[in-house]
Formats: sequence, structure tokens, C-alpha cells
Amino acid sequence: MAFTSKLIVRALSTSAAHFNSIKTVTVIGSGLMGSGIAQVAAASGHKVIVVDKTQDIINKAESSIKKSLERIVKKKFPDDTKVGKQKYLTDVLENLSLSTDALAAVKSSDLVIEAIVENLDVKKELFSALDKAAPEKTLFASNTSSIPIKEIATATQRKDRFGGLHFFNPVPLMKLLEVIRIPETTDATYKSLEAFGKALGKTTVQCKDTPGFIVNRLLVPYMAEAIRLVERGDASPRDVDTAMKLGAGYPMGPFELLDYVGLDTTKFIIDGWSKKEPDNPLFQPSQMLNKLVKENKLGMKSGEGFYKYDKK
Ligand SMILES: CCCCCCCCCCCCCC(=O)CC(=O)SCCNC(=O)CCNC(=O)[C@H](O)C(C)(C)COP(=O)(O)OP(=O)(O)OC[C@H]1O[C@@H](n2cnc3c(N)ncnc32)[C@H](O)[C@@H]1OP(=O)(O)O
Ligand SMILES: NC(=O)C1=CN([C@@H]2O[C@H](COP(=O)(O)OP(=O)(O)OC[C@H]3O[C@@H](n4cnc5c(N)ncnc54)[C@H](O)[C@@H]3O)[C@@H](O)[C@H]2O)C=CC1
Repeated sequence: MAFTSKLIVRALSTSAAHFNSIKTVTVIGSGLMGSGIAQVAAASGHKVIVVDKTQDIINKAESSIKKSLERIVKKKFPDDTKVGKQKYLTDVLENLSLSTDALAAVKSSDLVIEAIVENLDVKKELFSALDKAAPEKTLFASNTSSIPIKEIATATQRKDRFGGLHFFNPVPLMKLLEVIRIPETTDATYKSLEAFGKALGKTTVQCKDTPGFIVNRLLVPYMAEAIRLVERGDASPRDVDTAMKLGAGYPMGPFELLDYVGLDTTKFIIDGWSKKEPDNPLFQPSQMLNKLVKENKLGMKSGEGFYKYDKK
């Protein structure tokens, strides 16, 4: 009996020792998603380093984080004085640093979240380099929309400490986080990732490493069919959007959402899936989408996509 309970105590303390309470985070990629992830992690008390390729890109991310925080602070402190708002902003920004040196940034991190371009080879090259630079204890996660986590994780020697953290755009407002495990992900890693998501104030759902996880498995066919419908000439993007907002209660129509997500990212997603399943009619390329991307009409981020936007 005493022997059994000793074993149980040892098992519990071993798994507790491996549970990684995440305090320091490196976010690689400071675009739409990376800047949002860095913002919510810093706002929930984590020390965050956000990394991108150039100082210019990083500066833009900093200014978009500040704008988003200004919007949040208005709601958070409706009647508060300037002092309370300023303190909140200062506290969040103090938790945040910016860098162009990914290998140096990961050295002090409990968790690395990758949010770079949706391309398997580029993601693998990054993770392979990070794996050599990061401490043993550091957990790795990808925010990929559509690439199998297990394929990205093969670039590392730490598949047991690897998972998916799939956030939704805009990260500061969307409440969901999909937490993905591959067969090698340990329970301790999974629990650490899940606890991190909850610490950010997100509702977490668990999903296996299947194409599109939960949300995109359902969203991609819907968006693809919206594009086909317009390509067939059945309705205009504006009327499809109006129909889905007023008839189905969606906050954005599919074309507004495509522009919001980014048409480059959309094309990366569909091209990746079509390469894997070339005969699947759902994943056939769209001439309309390809033309817009070729013309650098990438949606809100470039000022034009299916719609035109004021450049801020
Ligand atoms: C044939 C080939 C086909 C290929 C098809 C392939 C398709 C592939 C698509 C797959 C996409 C994959 C992407 C992914 O992996 C997962 C995703 O993230 S999917 C996207 C999920 N997101 C949504 O669905 C967003 C839906 N929209 C909304 O919920 C709302 O519209 C939104 C909250 C964005 C904005 O609200 P709205 O009322 O519409 O506008 P306002 O501008 O008035 O904002 C309201 C309120 O919120 C504040 N706010 C807005 N943005 C921010 C921000 N970034 N930070 C802080 N605060 C923000 C704003 O200030 C307002 O505040 P008030 O105080 O209320 O004024
Ligand atoms: N846009 C969306 O709505 C969503 C996107 N995602 C996923 O998140 C990831 C990022 O998407 P977005 O933020 O939309 O893209 P984005 O294009 O806005 O940002 C990507 C950023 O990564 C940087 N980058 C590229 N390679 C890099 C490298 N090697 N090192 C450092 N930085 C690098 C780019 O300079 C850019 O700033 C993708 O995997 C995408 O599928 C997930 C959920 C929603």
C-alpha cells in the first residue's frame, strides 16, 4: 500500500514537474495574427518578444498593437480617468519587446508561437533553426490555419513539446482558441498549452491534427462555395455578403471575411490543400482569387481586395 502510494506520488510529481507554466513567450511573425497574439499575451501578464524580418515591419506591428489597445481601453475604462487608461497601456507595453533576431529571442522563452506565412517549407526552416537555439524546456506551437502540425513538427527534435495553437482574427476580440495535439504531444505539453490559452482569457477546444481542425474544416468549404457562386455569375459579392449577414446572422459576409483574413493567406491555404488533394473539386483554384492576388489586391491589409478600403 505504502509502495503504491509512493509510486502515485512520484508519478504525480513527475507530471507536475513537466507541466510548464508559461510566463515568457516569443511570437514569430508580427502580421495580422502575430501582433494580435503578442498583444493578448502581454495584456494577460506574460513577458512577450515579438519577432519579424525587418525593423520596418516590427514598427508597423507596434503601431497596430497600440491602436488596438486604445480601442480596448475605451471599453475597459468607460468612466475612468486618463491616469487609469495610461497605466493599463503602460503595463501592457512594458510586457512587450520587439526584435528581428528570432534565435536570440527564443533563448529565454517558455513558449514559442509561430505566426509567419502559411508555407510549410518556410515554417519548417524556421522551426529547424529555432529547435537548435531554444532551451530544452521550451514548448513550440504553430498558429497555422491549414497545414498539418505533424508536418511542421518534423523539422524539430521536440515533437513531444509541439502542438497547435490556432487563434482567430481579430485575436483581441475572438474568444476561441483551438488547441491541437499530434500523437507525440505529451499530456503535460497539451495541458501547458491549454492553460496558457485560458490565461489569455480564451475558451479552448481540443482537436486532433486533422485538415482545418474544427473551424476551418467547416469555414473553407463555405467560403469556397461563395467564390464559386460569384464566379458563376449567380450573385455579386455585395449581395452574397448582405444575404449571409441578414439571412444567416453572420457578423461579416464571406467576401468581407476573405478581405479581412487576407487574400494571400487564403490563396496559400487553398493552394496547399489542392496540392494534397488535386482531384477534390472543392480545392480547385479560383481565377478570381488568383487574379486579385497577382494584382497585389490582398484585402484590407493592402487597401483593396473584393472591396476598396481607406488606407489608414
Ligand atoms: C475557390 C478558392 C476558395 C478559397 C476559399 C478559402 C477560404 C479560406 C478562409 C479560411 C480563413 C482561415 C483563417 C483562420 O485560420 C481562422 C480565422 O480567423 S477565420 C476568421 C474568424 N473571424 C471572424 O469570423 C470575424 C467575424 N467578424 C466579427 O466578428 C466582427 O465583424 C468584428 C469583431 C471583426 C468587428 O465587429 P464589427 O461590429 O463588425 O465592427 P466594428 O469595427 O464596429 O468593431 C466592433 C468593436 O470591436 C472593436 N474592435 C474591432 N477590431 C478590433 C481590434 N483589432 N482590436 C481591438 N478592438 C477592436 C471596435 O473598436 C468596436 O468597438 P466599440 O467600442 O464597440 O466601438
Ligand atoms: N489571417 C488570418 O485570419 C489567420 C491566419 N492564421 C495563420 O497565421 C499565420 C500568419 O498569418 P497572418 O498573420 O494573417 O499573415 P501576415 O502576412 O499578416 O503576417 C505574417 C508575418 O510573418 C512575417 N514572416 C514571414 N516569414 C518570417 C520569418 N521567417 N521570420 C519572421 N517573420 C516572418 C512576415 O514578414 C509577416 O509580417 C499563417 O500561418 C496563417 O495561416 C491563423 C488564423 C487566422
